[in-house]
Amino acid sequence: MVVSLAWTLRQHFQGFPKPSDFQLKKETLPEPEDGEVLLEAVFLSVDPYMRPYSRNMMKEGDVMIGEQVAKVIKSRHPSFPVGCHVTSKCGWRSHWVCAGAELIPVLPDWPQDVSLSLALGAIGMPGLTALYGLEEVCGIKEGETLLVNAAAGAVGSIVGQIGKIKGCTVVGCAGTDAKLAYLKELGFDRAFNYKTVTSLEDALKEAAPNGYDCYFENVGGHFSSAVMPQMREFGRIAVCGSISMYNDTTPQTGPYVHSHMVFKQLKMEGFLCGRWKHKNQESLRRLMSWLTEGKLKSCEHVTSGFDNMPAAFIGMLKGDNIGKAVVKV
Ligand SMILES: NC(=O)C1=CN([C@@H]2O[C@H](COP(=O)(O)OP(=O)(O)OC[C@H]3O[C@@H](n4cnc5c(N)ncnc54)[C@H](OP(=O)(O)O)[C@@H]3O)[C@@H](O)[C@H]2O)C=CC1
Ligand SMILES: CCCCCCCCC/C=C/C=O
Repeated sequence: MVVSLAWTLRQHFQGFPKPSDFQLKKETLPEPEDGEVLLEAVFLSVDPYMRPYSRNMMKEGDVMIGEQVAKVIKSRHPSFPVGCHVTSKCGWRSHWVCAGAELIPVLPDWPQDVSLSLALGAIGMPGLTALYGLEEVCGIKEGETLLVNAAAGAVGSIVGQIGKIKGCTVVGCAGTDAKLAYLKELGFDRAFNYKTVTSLEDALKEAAPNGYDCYFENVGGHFSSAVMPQMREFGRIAVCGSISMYNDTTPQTGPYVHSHMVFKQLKMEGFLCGRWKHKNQESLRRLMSWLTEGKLKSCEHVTSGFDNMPAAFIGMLKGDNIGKAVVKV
């Protein structure tokens, strides 16, 4: 029998999450039955969606939701032998017993020199989100000008690089000068620190005087309001997230976007990456090819120790991470 550690939501977040909102518990797991495996977490993901989803999907006392890369350490499933690696949505747990049907194997032929943690980042959900937002929602085309915010993060850093692969001019915004230096390394054409510019409107204008064809929206709120007047006619906006609003206790209000939407004939569409899951295998292979060809770079902010899951999550929401925030057990 294995005793698993699990981080639970002690109480629903009020405003910005704090360490006392979480509680570490022990669970005794049963032996795997036919068709089941015992998993041991290797890398766990901390993501912004956990903040809004905790309110809708969880009740107090539940184990925190989330995805991990895990190693099979006992198996009664022929497709998942001991030693293989899988991704599992079993939450913030050190171990778990589950049916093989609930697991996704990591891509076959995963290169030895590529960390398996990327299955939670560039070659996982955030990479797919970037790809689908640009291809399926924006319908991005060569020569266009693309804007992305939270640009040095897990999704944004891949968005900008795919924009460059597709022959676009890419503008990124981020919240520290170290992040701006990273965006330059990745090949972004222009980048600015939205926290230190004197006027967001002027900074957006200076970065792309002729405006933006595509806007990959990760932040929402005031930032979004400032971008709308600077969209070009027939511009497309992929609404991926709105992290600046996730911790609000009082809802933010306008300015409202309608006149820009009408007179510039804009298309604005929210999306969840799971909509195109039928394309995931082909898309993950494409992302992996770009990575191994050196066209796509990945950076991770790795926190060590399962004990530090809450700190890693809070740090990611604060903006401590460059690239994908993960925890290594
Ligand atoms: N629709 C979908 O299917 C998916 C949506 N998402 C969304 O994509 C977005 C990015 O996620 P992800 O790449 O994983 O996260 P990141 O790795 O980008 O981490 C979050 C970043 O958000 C920025 N941030 C935090 N608070 C604010 C704020 N108040 N204003 C502006 N920026 C802020 C910080 O960067 P900085 O220093 O630049 O402020 C921080 O580093 C999120 O909105 C998320 O919810 C993610 C995955 C799937
Ligand atoms: C328990 C793991 C659930 C994984 C869900 C991933 C959903 C990503 C959609 C994100 C939306 C906003 O951030």
